[in-house]
Amino acid sequence: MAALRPVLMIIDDDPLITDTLHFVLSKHFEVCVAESYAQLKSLLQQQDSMPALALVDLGLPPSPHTPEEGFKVISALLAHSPTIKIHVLSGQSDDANVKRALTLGAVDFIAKPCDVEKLKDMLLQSLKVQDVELNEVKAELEFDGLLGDSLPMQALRMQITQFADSPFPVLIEGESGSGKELVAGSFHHASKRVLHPYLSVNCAAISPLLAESILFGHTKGAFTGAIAAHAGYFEDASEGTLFLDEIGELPLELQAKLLRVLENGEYQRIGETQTRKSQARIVAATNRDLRAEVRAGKFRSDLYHRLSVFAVHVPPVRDLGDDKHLLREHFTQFYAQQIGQAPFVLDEAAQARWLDYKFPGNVRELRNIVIRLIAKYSGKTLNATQLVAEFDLSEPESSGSSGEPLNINDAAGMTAQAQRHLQRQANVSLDSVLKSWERAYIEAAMQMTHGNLSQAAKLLNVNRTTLYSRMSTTDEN
Ligand SMILES: Nc1ncnc2c1ncn2[C@@H]1O[C@H](COP(=O)(O)OP(=O)(O)OP(=O)(O)O)[C@@H](O)[C@H]1O
Repeated sequence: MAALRPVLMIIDDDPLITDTLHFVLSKHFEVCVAESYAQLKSLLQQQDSMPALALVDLGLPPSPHTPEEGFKVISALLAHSPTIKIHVLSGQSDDANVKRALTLGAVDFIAKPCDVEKLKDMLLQSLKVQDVELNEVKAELEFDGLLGDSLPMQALRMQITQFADSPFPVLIEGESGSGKELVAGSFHHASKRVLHPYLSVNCAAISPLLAESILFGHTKGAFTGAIAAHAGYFEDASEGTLFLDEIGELPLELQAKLLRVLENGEYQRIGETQTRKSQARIVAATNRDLRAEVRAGKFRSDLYHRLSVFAVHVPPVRDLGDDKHLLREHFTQFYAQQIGQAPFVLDEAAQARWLDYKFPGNVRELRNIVIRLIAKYSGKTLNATQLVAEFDLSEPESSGSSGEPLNINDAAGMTAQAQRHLQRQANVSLDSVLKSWERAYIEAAMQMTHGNLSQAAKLLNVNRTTLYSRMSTTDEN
């Protein structure tokens, strides 16, 4: 029997491109094509298995001249298949779009037109990395791979230990890519349930039509196509842990059924009158603001209160201080060894920039940067400029997706932003805030002028010599 080929999703509205790619790539991959975000969503609901790879165009209908639809596609693919490797293939390749796509979780950006053979090699390389990661996930499940010694991580570990053996549900909140799934696994491993199953359901990935049967099971003949009786996740989890990822995506009708299980453990298979009892512990996670979803009528408030008896917050990477180095060192050693390439090293200035960077895409972004750096700088020492080329500095003071652009003519807005910064972060240094703004503007001007010092100086309204000397001092810092 022929081995199953990995599924590659191509999301592009240009038939010439999709036909060519289909022709070349279908020797290696099972190729599925969608022309828009809406078509992708319905295609994903029909998929039995998770796609391994995706090639995403940014400009898609109904607004093909802006990248927004493509950005939506990246988030939807990752919500559906967290281990997917997304390569962006787009003509809208200006720096801001590249950075935004990478921050959202894409692993690479290829500008159109591209060399299809090279593209194929990149996809095959991504498959290798994915293979390594899937093995890593297995290892993590065995050894609890939550890294970090910073205070927020110590506090998180303490909460995990404290709540591990409670029978009540846990709600894990945190930004995308911050490690919620890993935390869910840690809850199971720290508990007495560790010898029982740990099952994970991604609520964003299950079709609303099948969700009830997937969670609660069905009897034979309960609906067309139910040719045999089937146990759902609640039953299969028995006395173990059932992890409901992306709980904010659960359809409203099912929220009522979930509430019932949480209240008294009772549920029924579809088509059955007998009531069953669930012994499983529920751990749920979301990167949405569930309180806002409750206010908007999209999430039941009684379910929210049930779920959030114990709520833990996974800290974003920007709050982890020196853990950023720890995570970089861990991923560098791990991937360099697995991929069989020499690790890279950061010089002192680059290390300082690494520590300063906010990683809006959290650990997922940090890990993808490491993988790209190994590919580009294996065995080399990087300086700050080489490193910063990988960063998304479009929102220097951003806190994830909520950062606002800075308007220097709006004094009140700037004061409010400074106030939020001071409230959020201890030990703010005015000097380093000013320095990081200076650095960000210099870097932006240099990038926009493709490294032309005279043009960058003009853009910043300083003379060339002043810019040069400021660059030297910011680099030293
Ligand atoms: N503290 C950590 N130590 C080691 N690896 C981590 C840590 N946090 C996250 N990771 C790794 O980063 C990647 C992203 O983490 P994970 O999938 O758990 O994030 P998430 O919060 O569930 O994301 P999403 O909201 O998009 O589902 C995973 O490969 C995970 O193993």
